[in-house]
Amino acid sequence: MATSLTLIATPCTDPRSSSSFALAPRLPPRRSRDDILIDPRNAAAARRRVPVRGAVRATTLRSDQEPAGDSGATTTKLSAWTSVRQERWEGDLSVDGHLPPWLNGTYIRNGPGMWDVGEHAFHHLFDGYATLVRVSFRGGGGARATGAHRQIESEAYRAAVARGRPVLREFSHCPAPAKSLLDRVGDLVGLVTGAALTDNPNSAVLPLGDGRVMCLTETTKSSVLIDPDTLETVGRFRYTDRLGGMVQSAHPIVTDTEFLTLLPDLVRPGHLVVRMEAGSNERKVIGRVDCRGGPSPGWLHSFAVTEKYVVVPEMPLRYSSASLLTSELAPFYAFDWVPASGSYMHVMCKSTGKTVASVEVPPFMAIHFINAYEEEGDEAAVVVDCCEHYGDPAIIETLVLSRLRSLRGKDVLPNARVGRFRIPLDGSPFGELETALDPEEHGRGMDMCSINPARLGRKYRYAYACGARRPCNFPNTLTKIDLVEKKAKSWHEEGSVPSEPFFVARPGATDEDDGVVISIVSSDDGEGYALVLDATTFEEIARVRFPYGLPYGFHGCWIPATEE
Ligand SMILES: CC1=C(/C=C/C(C)=C/C=C/C(C)=C/C=C/C=C(C)/C=C/C=O)C(C)(C)CCC1
Ligand SMILES: [Fe+2]
Repeated sequence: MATSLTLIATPCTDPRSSSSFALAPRLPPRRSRDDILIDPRNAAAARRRVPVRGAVRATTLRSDQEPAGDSGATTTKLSAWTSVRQERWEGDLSVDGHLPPWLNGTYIRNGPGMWDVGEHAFHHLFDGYATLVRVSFRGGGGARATGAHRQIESEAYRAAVARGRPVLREFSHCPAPAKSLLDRVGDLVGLVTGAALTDNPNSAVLPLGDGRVMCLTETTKSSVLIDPDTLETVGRFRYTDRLGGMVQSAHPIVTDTEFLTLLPDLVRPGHLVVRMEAGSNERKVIGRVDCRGGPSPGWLHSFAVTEKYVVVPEMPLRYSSASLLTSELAPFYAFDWVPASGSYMHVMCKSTGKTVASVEVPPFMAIHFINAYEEEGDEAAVVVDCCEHYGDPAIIETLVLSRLRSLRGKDVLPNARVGRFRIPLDGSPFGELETALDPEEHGRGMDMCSINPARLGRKYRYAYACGARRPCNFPNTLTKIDLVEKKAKSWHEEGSVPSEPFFVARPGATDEDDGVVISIVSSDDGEGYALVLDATTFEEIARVRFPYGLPYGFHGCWIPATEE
């Protein structure tokens, strides 16, 4: 069987777009039922799976190792867990519904859209090579938008395509050890220096305050710059400081003026809290937080800030130094679950770098933090909200691709809630963790959150996240959480998988929920579209359709159009 992923340029003369073309990987012949030809020139045909003359030959890359699954898995055309069929595409998109006239700018979403390379099929959702999806809205409420998708050309992706297998370590994949002694020495050097780790930036996409756009994941080397119009990979973001560090938070907090992030110290367990000014490539240390538990820092995918403070979480899912040094998987891939090591929250003052609170909290498991704010008065405290998985790391195993593909319709999504920490600032040793609203409001599913960025670090009322309509094996609703009324409103469509609901404010708005929420949906019948919801009513206002189904993705961003 042909297994190479050699890239071949294939002209694609889309009559709707002069600049449209595709680079189609040369793919192995299909092994399963829905061998299809997708031609972006004919959206309807693509949706009906009708072969089109002269179309770009493209194949759904799907794992042979996929379990047989239940009826849901075998009958669906859902593209959420299926590798993107072409390396890139761009063209016009049709709009069903009425876009608000003020919606003028570009939404970009990042995520792991390619899980197969050569004969190799990745095991876990987090492994896939980064795929960007763009939807550009032209303002004026027109019935057209333009769209694109494109692979990020990381070293990990390029090497995998060239060799027909992954070469660098991904989340759940460690390359086989070398056979010769000399090559084994090379492997060891790669492990110690971090050269063996992935730079596949498949988590977040962030417009920096200076106009550059960064994509990244957990390894420091994964920070890359992309062109938001062409989605082209501009190149690696080179930090000019000497802070080094192999890993970083995948969710730096970026404003017009700065970029704040955390660098875990795996040798002397702790975190450096660092700031980089807009326009600079140099991170400067604000301060250091020592971990209270061990043997290594808690996994820190994201964190939270208030106006004055940076909140550093320390949960019992900890980086596995052994796994990193031996290139062998730990019980949770790169992490160990060490409940006896305790759970803590640390609060650092942004201006002095001093840790003003370090409290023990009930056990927690949170990948995504929602927001945080200060409460003043006699009982001064920092309140921190997160998508909390009841102190259970089971969500990591839920996101194994074979389970996502085969367990659709089964009620196997672990429960989650909006966890609200209260961290006292009076020197008390303990903090509290409570449930912010009845989790039944959002079907006991809760992850992939956004807020109105104007409320970052301030008291706020609304969060948008993916919730659950059970039975389900993955969050399948878009949910608006009202943290004051303790109520939720949801959008749901049977069999569809929506990604993170991303809030975009109406220019000039003063109400916190005055704007729209954008999410990319992979539907049960194989379609892919950007869904636009009115953020106030949470009613659907438009669908912006791609001519093919899209893979699931993680996080989005909004880049307003500049005045011409
Ligand atoms: C941290 C190390 C590594 C890399 C880790 C990576 C790539 C982690 C990626 C985490 C992601 C993408 C998390 C996404 C979460 C999404 C959720 C919870 C979705 C929920 C749905 O509703 C290695 C490179 C493996 C080794 C060094 C350490
Ligand atoms: Fe994330």
